[in-house]
Amino acid sequence: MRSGGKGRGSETHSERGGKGNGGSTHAMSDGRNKANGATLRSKSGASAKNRGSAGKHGLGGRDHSTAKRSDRTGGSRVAPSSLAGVPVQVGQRIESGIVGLTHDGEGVGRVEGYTLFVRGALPGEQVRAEVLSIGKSFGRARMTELLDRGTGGRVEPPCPIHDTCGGCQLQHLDYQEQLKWKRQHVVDNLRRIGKLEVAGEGGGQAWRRVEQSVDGRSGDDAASPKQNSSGGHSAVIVHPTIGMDEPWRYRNKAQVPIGHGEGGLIGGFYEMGSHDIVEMDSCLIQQEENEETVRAVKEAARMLDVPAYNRATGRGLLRHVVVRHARTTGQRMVVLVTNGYDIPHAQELVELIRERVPGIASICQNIQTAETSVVFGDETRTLWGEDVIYDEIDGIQFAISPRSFFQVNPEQTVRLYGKAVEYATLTGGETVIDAYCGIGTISLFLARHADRVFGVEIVPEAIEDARRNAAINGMNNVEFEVGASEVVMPRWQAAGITPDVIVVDPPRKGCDPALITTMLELKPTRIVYVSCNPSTLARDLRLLEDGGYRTMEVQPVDMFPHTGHIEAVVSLYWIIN
Ligand SMILES: C[S@@+](CC[C@H](N)C(=O)[O-])C[C@H]1O[C@@H](n2cnc3c(N)ncnc32)[C@H](O)[C@@H]1O
Repeated sequence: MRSGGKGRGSETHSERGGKGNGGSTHAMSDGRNKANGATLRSKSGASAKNRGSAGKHGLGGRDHSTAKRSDRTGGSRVAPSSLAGVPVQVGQRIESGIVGLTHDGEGVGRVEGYTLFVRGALPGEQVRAEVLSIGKSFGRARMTELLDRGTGGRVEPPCPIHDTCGGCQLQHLDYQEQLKWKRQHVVDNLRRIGKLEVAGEGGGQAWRRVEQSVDGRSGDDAASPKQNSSGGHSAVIVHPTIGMDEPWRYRNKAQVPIGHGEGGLIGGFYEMGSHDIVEMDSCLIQQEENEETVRAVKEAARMLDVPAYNRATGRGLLRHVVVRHARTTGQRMVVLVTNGYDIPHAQELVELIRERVPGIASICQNIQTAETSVVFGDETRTLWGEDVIYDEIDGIQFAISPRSFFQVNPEQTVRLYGKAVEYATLTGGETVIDAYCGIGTISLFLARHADRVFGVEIVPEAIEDARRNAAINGMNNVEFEVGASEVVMPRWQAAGITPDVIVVDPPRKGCDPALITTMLELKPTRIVYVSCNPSTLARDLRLLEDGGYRTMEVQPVDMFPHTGHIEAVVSLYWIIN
């Protein structure tokens, strides 16, 4: 069953895939290139269907995909089928070795020096592919046959809908290889965009990058990096990616698009390259509790004939079902995103959900009437229960509102935040700023080891949660302010706040240039940069390096196994040259 969508435009959600906010996600498989060569296309590959390139999870939902389909497969633009100076034509079958992998999971092939991004192909493989689109500097193709698997890495994707969904761009790559690729992707960006020298894996010690700390100390003080005995800048250390032992069923949040199918209301995921909704009840990267909740909500909505939203007409009511599960408390939240205020049989709907969803603690409604692919509107109301659910990370309790950012992989979040605290090297007396603080998660981790922490975040509800979180954890050395970091931090600067450490955890677009300027003026001894986008990270590191900081260590953490998303924590020190 599927629900037709209007157009095939881009989808923008308000969070990052994990760390929502922006970003693009494209599928790499055309659904036929089965691992281990099992069901690869015949040599002609003639019957293969071009599905476009962007698929989206519902249950497994990346929270921040911005598909650029028209760039990928022609989309609404009329794409040329041949171009002067380009050695391939649209529709042509080519053979190519695959020399790399993009963050969208496309293999990078070369034909007579021309770059082709090949869906379904992996590095080291020799493939036959059909050219889908061409541009002056690169084109796109779809693997039709695996000619030589090379050194391997290809595995059978365990998910039965991997081919149509496209939400997991890397499921056909062995997990250990995914971790290596993620580290390499960070390294490549640091070199190419950040113009940074990167040490080989495991090579060197981070403090060798630093010539002298800001206060001139060079002893054994952990908070003060040591003198570089060689007197010059040495390479940045990029550690191996911290992965999961069991990289499945990790997501604590599902965001499911709702539409019409032949039999009525359906909900699942957007088919790869479209806004057609495909009914789906199971996703291997989603916590089972969320699957159960979504199933129950869909059943209840069907029983009461709640009208599903129709993207093509802009009519209908239920647009998305967003659910969260707090593993440490067992609490669950349901958010019904609706195209209007009135829900028919609202009371019965609430009762049915309460009956069918164990641990339900909060049922909310978010109103989104705009013709947009942004999931949430500005207004949220609580239909039943609390307006938040509670979860715990490393002994700290957090209240989470429907629209607040909260990391989706709880097991890895402890590792990510632990690394951020480690890189902050706090001794108890420091003043710390946590920019882009969300509901104060990192702020509270830092506050356990610092004198004072100031957090700033643009979403007002998140700051309400952050204040509540400080209170319920009895932490009174933290202050939060609503606003754009780039606006609030200069105000703090003017008020005489002089941070020893600044932590930034921006959305995918990276730090605002004004914020970088303020950081360079404030000159904290250390900066910790938490990033969900290696390219904007590398751009910002270059600016910080040019302003007098040295990038010491980079720790990639796999927050989103089987997807192309990469998270990294970076430590920087101020130096005097
Ligand atoms: C990647 S999340 C990090 C949140 C938090 N550090 C955490 O780990 O839960 C980025 C946060 O930045 C917020 N944000 C986006 N633009 C902002 C800005 N200009 N100033 C302050 N916060 C912003 C988003 O609302 C989001 O909560």
